[in-house]
Order: sequence, then C-alpha cells, then structure tokens
Amino acid sequence: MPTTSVIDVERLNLKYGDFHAVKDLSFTVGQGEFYALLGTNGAGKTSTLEVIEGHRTATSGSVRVFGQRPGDRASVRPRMGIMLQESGFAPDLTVRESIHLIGRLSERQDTVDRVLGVVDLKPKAGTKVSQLSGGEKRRLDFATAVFGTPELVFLDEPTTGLDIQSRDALWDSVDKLREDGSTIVLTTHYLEEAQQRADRIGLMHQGTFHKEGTVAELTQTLPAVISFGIPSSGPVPRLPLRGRPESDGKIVIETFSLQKDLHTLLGWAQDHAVELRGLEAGPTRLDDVFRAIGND
Ligand SMILES: Nc1ncnc2c1ncn2[C@@H]1O[C@H](COP(=O)(O)OP(=O)(O)OP(=O)(O)O)[C@@H](O)[C@H]1O
Repeated sequence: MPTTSVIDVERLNLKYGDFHAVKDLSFTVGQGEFYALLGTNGAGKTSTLEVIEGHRTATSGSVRVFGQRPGDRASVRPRMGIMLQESGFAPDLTVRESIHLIGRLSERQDTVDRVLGVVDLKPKAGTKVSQLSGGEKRRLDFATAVFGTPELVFLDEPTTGLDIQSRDALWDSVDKLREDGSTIVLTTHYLEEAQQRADRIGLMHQGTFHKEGTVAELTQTLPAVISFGIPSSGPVPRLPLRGRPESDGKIVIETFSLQKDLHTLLGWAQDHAVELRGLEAGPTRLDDVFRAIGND
C-alpha cells in the first residue's frame, strides 16, 4: 500500500436524480503512483474523476486531494494537471496562445517553448486550433498535463486518435513526469497501456469496484494461455498437456504454471520434431479479466 496518499476516496456515492452512478466507492492513490481507473462503459469512471477534480459534488462520502476538499480550488487546482477527453480550446487561438493560456490558468511556472517541445507542436506554434488535425489537438490537450510539471496528473483517454509515434512520445513524456515525482491517474479503454504501466488498477463495473489491485493481483485468478498450430499432414504424437482445439485450427492450453508447461511443450516438440506454428504464450491479459466481468 502507498505510504503518503495524494487521493483519498471514502465511501463515495454519486446520484443523478434517482440513478445511482457511483456506489460506496473507496480507494487511495499514493504519492508517485500510477493508478489506472478502468471499467465497462457507464461504470462511473468519469463521474468519480469529476468529483475528485472538483467539477462535481458527491452525494455522500469523503474525497480528499492532497488532504483537502477538491472544492478548495485555490489550493488544490494549481497542483493538478487535467487532460480531459476534449479541452475545448478556443478555435481562433493559435497553439502558442493556447499553451500560454493553459499556463496562466494553471498558475504553475514553465515556458511555452518547453511545453511546445514536449508535446511536439513547435512547427504548429502559429497555427490556429481550428486548423489542427485530431492527433495534433490531442497533443495540445496533453499540454494541460505537462505545463509546469503538476504533482498530480489526470489523463482521460490520452492516446485516442494518436498515431504510434505520438503515442510513444506521449508515454515517454509521462515517464518523465513520473521521474519528476508526479502522481498519474489514467482512464483508458486501451487495456494494454494500463497493463504495461499502472502500479495499481481499479476496475469498475456498475458504479463500484469489480476488482482492485496490481495487474498480477487482478489476473491471478485466471489462467495464462499457450496457443499454437501443428502441421496437419502426418500423425502427431500425443500432446504432453491437455489442450483445447479452437475453430481456427489452433490448440490452446490454459495454465497456472506458464513457464513449466511451456518448457514441457517445447521439449515435446523438440523430441518429436514437431513445428509449433504461430506459437504464442503469455500471462493472462486484462482483456480476459474484463471479459469475465459478470461471470463470477
Ligand atoms: N449528467 C448525468 N445525468 C444523468 N446520468 C448521468 C450523467 N452523467 C453520467 N450519467 C450516467 O451515469 C453512469 C456513469 O457514467 P460515467 O460517464 O461516469 O461512466 P464511465 O465509466 O465514464 O463510462 P464510459 O466508459 O462509457 O465513458 C452512466 O450510466 C451514465 O449514463
């Protein structure tokens, strides 16, 4: 568990009229931690974050950010950088003017030129927001998260619409923020991005946590998977492990002892000169944990 917490949520409830969107949710995010809030559509992630960011008032429960109420904007806001799904910059402002405005609103110290470099928009500094491509707009949104290296950064679907180079560059910048001590809260439907980076994950479904923990903790109840094809011509010796044939002709082995079973399988293939076509082996993916929501 984290030592110093930056976010403390205790029994948070949020209702929209009669609709109970967030139900008794409790979690903490520690200083310097990378926390991913994930979940099914309509699970309540955005609602939860809006309360933490001070945009919405909880129906009941306690939320503290840096030990303060999120509504204490004057003391809390300068310490957070929030990259929303859409920032809504004025279309007539140039990129440079927009970043300048971000800086003024954030009350943090930084230079527009440094931030232009971090979000890779130097060549577009004089371009109006209305003339940016979707990916360039997203990179401008990211400037809100990096201007002045905030202590707490919220990233809401940060890589949507970004090409692979821009994604890599964005994650490099997030790594840099972490090196500088920033705490990161991510929401995304790209589960791989969370699986690779998050220290802990809160997996929401229907207003509450389905599971919470490290990736290893979330995936440990589901088996890892080995899959491969074998040549169809000629007899094939009996497999050393129990496998399941798939409709695409591949064989799938589910295992809680990935390394041992993979070793057994490779030994068998070597001994019998069998080619394991398209061999893939890997730990349980978060996708599988998601698919299991509602089944357990
Ligand atoms: N202003 C609102 N008024 C009424 N209901 C709302 C309002 N905002 C959200 N909801 C409902 O609350 C639930 C949670 O919505 P929320 O946007 O927090 O989910 P989410 O986890 O962010 O979903 P998604 O992954 O689809 O973006 C949904 O059922 C949504 O329809």
